[in-house]
Amino acid sequence: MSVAQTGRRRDIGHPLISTQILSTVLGDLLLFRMPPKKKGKDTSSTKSSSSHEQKSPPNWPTFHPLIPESDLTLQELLPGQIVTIPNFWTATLCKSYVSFLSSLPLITTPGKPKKGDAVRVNDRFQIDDPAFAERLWSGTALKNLVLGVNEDGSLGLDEAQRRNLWGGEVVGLNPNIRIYRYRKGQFFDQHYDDFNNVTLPGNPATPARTTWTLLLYLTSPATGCIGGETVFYPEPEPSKKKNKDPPPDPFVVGLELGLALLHRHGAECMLHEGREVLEGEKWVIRSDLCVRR
Ligand SMILES: O=C(O)CCC(=O)C(=O)O
Ligand SMILES: [Fe+2]
Repeated sequence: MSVAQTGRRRDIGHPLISTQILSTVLGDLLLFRMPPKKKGKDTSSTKSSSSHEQKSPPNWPTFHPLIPESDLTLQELLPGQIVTIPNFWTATLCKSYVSFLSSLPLITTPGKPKKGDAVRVNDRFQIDDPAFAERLWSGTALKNLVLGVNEDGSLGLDEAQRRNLWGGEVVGLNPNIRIYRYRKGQFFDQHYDDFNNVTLPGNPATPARTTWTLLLYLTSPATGCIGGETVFYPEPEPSKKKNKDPPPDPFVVGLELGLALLHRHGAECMLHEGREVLEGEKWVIRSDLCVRR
């Protein structure tokens, strides 16, 4: 069944250079292709701007302290769909990042969405920063875990299985970095994340495509954030679609300090949402895994 037939909402391509304000404003709308049913799509990384204005990247703090790579493992929470790395960042690092990120010019979702648009209601900072994406990839355990260099923590996959899981040869992270702050009452409504074609700078540059979303949680109930879980809605198996069985239970990922969550996106993305924050603040760093195209 094609994407159009299933009524899934998709992203369109995204720019490497975008203006902070315009892209943020436009990126707030989760557009529909089908009559609205409360499900949108995440266009947050897809909007370009005709302006040439580009902010200089923040002076991101160093990634210190980190847990040694040999003590970290990939966990497959839902086969082929959700993989996590517990303690990817330490509580101390998360805390210093939240304090640093609070100084950035985050922009609150503007206004009321138009009829038919789904909603992201939070505060966001978005920047194209290939150097930061590269640090997050190579300067942490992520690269070696994903590529299977750290064998013990890497799900015991052979090369072919690894390519199959990640959707190709993983070459790095999307330079489009998004910082989200959700305060009490804020949430990210149900949507699908689509893939984007990107170019990773270098000599030569690497044409790439995003295949999995990366969410790095910097807060949790331990820091006073209640609610804000990321909830996934698995689809019923095709054979069961027509019968009257109840749909599969939602899969709830509670906030965990320093947890990195990867979930498959694009054509096989599960419907998902960021639940409303009930107390405190939820902070997330978002990027995507990229494969060679
Ligand atoms: O904040 C969350 O829990 C979900 C974020 C999300 O779905 C997205 O960035 O596309
Ligand atoms: Fe999403």
